[in-house]
Amino acid sequence: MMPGGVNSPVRAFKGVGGTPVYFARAKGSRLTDADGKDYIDYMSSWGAIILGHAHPAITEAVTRAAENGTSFGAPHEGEVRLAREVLDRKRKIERVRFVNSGTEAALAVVRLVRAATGRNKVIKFEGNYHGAIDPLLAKAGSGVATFGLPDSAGVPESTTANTLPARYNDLDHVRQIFEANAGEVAAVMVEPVAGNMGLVPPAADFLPGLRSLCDRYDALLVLDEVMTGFRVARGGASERFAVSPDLIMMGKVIGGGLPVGAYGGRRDLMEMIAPLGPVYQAGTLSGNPLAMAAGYAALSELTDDAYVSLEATGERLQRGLILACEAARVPAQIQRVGSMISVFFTEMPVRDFADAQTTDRALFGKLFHGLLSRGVYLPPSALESWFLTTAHTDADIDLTVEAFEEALREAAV
Ligand SMILES: Cc1ncc(COP(=O)(O)O)c(C=O)c1O
Ligand SMILES: NCC(=O)CCC(=O)O
Repeated sequence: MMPGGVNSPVRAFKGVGGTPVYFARAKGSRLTDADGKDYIDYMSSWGAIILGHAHPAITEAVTRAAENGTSFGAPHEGEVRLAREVLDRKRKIERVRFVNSGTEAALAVVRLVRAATGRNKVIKFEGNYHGAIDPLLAKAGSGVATFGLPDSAGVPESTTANTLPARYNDLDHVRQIFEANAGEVAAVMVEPVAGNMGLVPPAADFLPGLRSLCDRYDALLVLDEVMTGFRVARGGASERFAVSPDLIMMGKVIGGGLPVGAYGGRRDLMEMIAPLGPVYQAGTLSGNPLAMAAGYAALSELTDDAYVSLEATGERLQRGLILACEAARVPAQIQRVGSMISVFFTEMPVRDFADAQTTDRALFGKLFHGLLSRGVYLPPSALESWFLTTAHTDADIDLTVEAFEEALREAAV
């Protein structure tokens, strides 16, 4: 009844073979499938879940909100509460608007940077994914990469003509693109930690370098923090890597597992949005009271201690996986930033999309199924990140590493 049996392509097992598992419920670090089998979850709803599934604070907040009405289509206090929390955590953001997904945030931000600069071109990075919107599907990561689609059908050339794909972690390439398109580039949009081609951390000079290039060429810097926001640090990647963007996109964690996205940034830019300014962006369910309550409850639980604990869990998993690959004599790169991690089967560190595509994805597919049968659920693609939550215990990690050792030994023969 549904194309591929799924409502989002990455859920299908096309990148690893087989057919997708249907789930019945989730609690803490565990998913339970429709047949009652449990899995330790490392997909974590593609990063939206950070406190573990069905966290009591979120369940209670959503239940209470629902009793007061599921949608007003008008302003309410829940929006203000979440906005204040976002502005408090992200000092560079002066104004924020809530939408329903990261995709919607990207749609609005592209329109806004074009309106603000009077220029149409946007530099993006190969293997970065910013949602399923026409101009940004060119050379995109996530499902577009997993399924080997060069871009997407149905996107007019006139639309992608304004998209300039650059190599991730390659400032010289970005500089060349700016030079070749002098006075025409509205913005650089980047995943500050790339999470949609597997996990690729930014090189030390990459994000500060992008800031300087944007300043030099009078373009805006947009950080897509849909994955990293409130995950890699209390204030997200802009805090962790000390970079000041003009605009930020958010999603996933900010909705506590309900459909939320957001964009925000400099006041002068955000005040170009209707009703204050001429840039139109709207949504019937934007700022939905259940979603706002879930997001606020999630952020309230994300104390400094929570980030310390996420880092420690990430380190434990990374160490275990490195040792397991060494023991099995399988060349691998276990790349991690905080609670985002992924495994690439290759000899060399993965710095960009081309590197990510040369890794042994067939081996990943076998490993995926070995782990699935042992009760560990990974994102079903070598080109996706795994996400930890505060609900993952040391015992979960140790069980996972043990299952990984077995699955790898089996897969590598
Ligand atoms: C970095 C990034 N930006 C944007 C998006 C789009 O968000 P959504 O799926 O909520 O539309 C995603 C994930 O889907 C993402 O990982
Ligand atoms: N890395 C992939 C995503 O974050 C998106 C999930 C989806 O498209 O369903």
